[in-house]
Amino acid sequence: MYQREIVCLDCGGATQAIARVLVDGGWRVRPASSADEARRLLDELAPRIALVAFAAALPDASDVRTLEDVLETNTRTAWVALVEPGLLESPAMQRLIASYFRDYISAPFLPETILQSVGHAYGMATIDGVAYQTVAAAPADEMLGQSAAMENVRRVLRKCARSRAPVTVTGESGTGKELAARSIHHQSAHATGPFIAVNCGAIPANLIQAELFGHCRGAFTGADRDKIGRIEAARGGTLFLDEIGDLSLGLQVNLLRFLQEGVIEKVGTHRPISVDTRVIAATHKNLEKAVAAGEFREDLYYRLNVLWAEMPPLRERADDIELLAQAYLERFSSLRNGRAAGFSRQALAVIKAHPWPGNIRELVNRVQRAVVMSDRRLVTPADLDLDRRCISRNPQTLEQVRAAAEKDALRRSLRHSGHNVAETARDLGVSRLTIYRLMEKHGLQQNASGVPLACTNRNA
Ligand SMILES: Nc1ncnc2c1ncn2[C@@H]1O[C@H](COP(=O)(O)OP(=O)(O)OP(=O)(O)O)[C@@H](O)[C@H]1O
Repeated sequence: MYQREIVCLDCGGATQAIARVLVDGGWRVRPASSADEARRLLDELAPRIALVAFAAALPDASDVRTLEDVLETNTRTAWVALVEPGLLESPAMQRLIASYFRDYISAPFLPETILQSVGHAYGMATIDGVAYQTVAAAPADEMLGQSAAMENVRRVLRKCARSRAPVTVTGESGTGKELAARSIHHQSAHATGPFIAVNCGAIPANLIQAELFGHCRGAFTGADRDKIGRIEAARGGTLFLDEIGDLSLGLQVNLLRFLQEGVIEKVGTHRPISVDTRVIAATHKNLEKAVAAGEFREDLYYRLNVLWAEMPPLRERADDIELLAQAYLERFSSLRNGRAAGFSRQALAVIKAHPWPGNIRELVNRVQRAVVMSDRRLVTPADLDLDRRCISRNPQTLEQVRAAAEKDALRRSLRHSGHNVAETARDLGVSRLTIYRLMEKHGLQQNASGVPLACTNRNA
């Protein structure tokens, strides 16, 4: 029997009791004990609906930030919150619910209330899904932007499209790497072939080999028939390997063989199959660093990096921000028969001032939310949930402007040098100690993989 699937994130609430109610109501429950686990499940299952059960107190600020990150990057999922009555009075909780949740349930948690609320949110998400897909899968010619940086990207992509060599697309999350890959595919001689996208970081390690290369019947428990892998499915077209830096070393060997010889072997057989598939890889990681750390094979790195394109962050394409916001407002508004006909003057000001750490994906999500939330003709900063963040920065003092410029210069130089502190210090003409001090001052501490954390910090 087909079962509706729901991800249940335990934030200290009554998850187990709720899960029992849902299972009895015919739902397939996928529990997650942390926001990171929820993120993995959401990537893997893309469920229409997810539930967060909160404890009586709001989680720590850092947990809330991680949760917000998950909520913000999964707007196609309808979120329902389960909230203890006391917590509902907290302004932070109210803001969280208003920003991201389609519905909330408060005590007493009656089974019929839970099933009704979750069922309704699921139904609405199904209806929305049809509209959303039309927008999300923007055709290649809808790669918007007239800035010099975007014109340069278009030139590079056109050149890449003329060749069959592998391409690596780099750039921060949400900058349009997949759209760039689609653009190369659509302009190539193989545009009529399939375009198959695989997120290497989202598929569990034990499944990815069979997913990419296919398997034959009996290869492992549960393999009750032969299965074509994604590389073969993209025959005559393009395979887009997103988050290539997450591929295990073992699989890197198999991929290298495919790139060198054009042959694959399905799991459970040693019979080579020739496949003509063009590979475009993408990553937001610094692959050179991964090679130096022994996490990524050098030979594969060079094989993939024959051609490359870098997607600029949105904050470096200031000329495009308003154009993108207007285009998505029009699109979402016409799809939903929304009231919103444009942005208010203040909304445009905060749109231009916001640093867009989540790049175009964040902009798309905020505009989509604004179209839903707005009950006026003109979208306000509050509809975009940018009122507290940016209006408070206006008007800016000279000190604030200096600090913003300093942070921007530091971030650019770090990115340019592959996050090498010594090189950044040389670039900016200061000591390494100063760089460390400035990184701390601006919240640009590096994590284990060397990526400045502020890139993913919504409040940066
Ligand atoms: N130039 C553009 N014009 C219009 N929409 C864009 C443009 N670039 C990106 N988008 C939109 O922004 C969203 C994110 O784009 P995309 O998925 O290609 O980014 P990404 O860099 O691959 O993200 P991630 O690293 O998280 O996988 C999509 O909805 C996409 O349609």
